[in-house]
Amino acid sequence: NPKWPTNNVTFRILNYTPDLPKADVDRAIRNALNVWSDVTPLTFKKLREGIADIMISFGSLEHGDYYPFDGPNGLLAHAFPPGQGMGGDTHFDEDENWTKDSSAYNLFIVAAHELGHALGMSHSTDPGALMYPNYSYSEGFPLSEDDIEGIQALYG
Ligand SMILES: CC(C)C[C@H](C(=O)NO)C(=O)N[C@@H](CC(N)=O)C(=O)NCc1cccc(N)c1
Ligand SMILES: [Ca+2]
Ligand SMILES: [Zn+2]
Ligand SMILES: [Zn+2]
Repeated sequence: NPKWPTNNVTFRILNYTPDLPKADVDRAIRNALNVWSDVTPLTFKKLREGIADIMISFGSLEHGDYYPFDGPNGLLAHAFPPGQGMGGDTHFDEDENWTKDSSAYNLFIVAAHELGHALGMSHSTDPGALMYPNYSYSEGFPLSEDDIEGIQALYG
């Protein structure tokens, strides 16, 4: 799996979903990044302009790449593996209802999963793993042993 060549990764939030206050979106993304930096030497710096490694945006249906979203439910978000240009970029389907509680879909949980991809993680077959293909809400720390082993194999 490709990985970032340095442990210091930059990110930028390009636009915001109207489903939540801006501060809640910032917090969900920051908390999702912290999940991964808690178990690796990775650091994440927020840029307010220019090109960041991980460019985060919300879009619906056709949104500028060859992976259009599909309206409510189904595809929730996607992220490109580490690399130049689109590498690391993370897109959320604006046609979903983004929440900060257990109702569908919790932005923090989905962001933590997507940012796993943006760091080089692929899907897991472990149903308890954050990187399992399908969304499931859980309280508390979202990483399973499988997730931690995977990210530490890349950046340990
Ligand atoms: C083939 C991929 C582009 C599917 C896409 C995905 O895995 N994005 O990371 C996706 O949106 N998957 C849905 C499931 C589906 N309808 O295919 C999903 O819930 N992924 C986000 C997610 C969020 C939180 C936890 C987990 N395990 C998965
Ligand atoms: Ca969708
Ligand atoms: Zn996209
Ligand atoms: Zn995924």
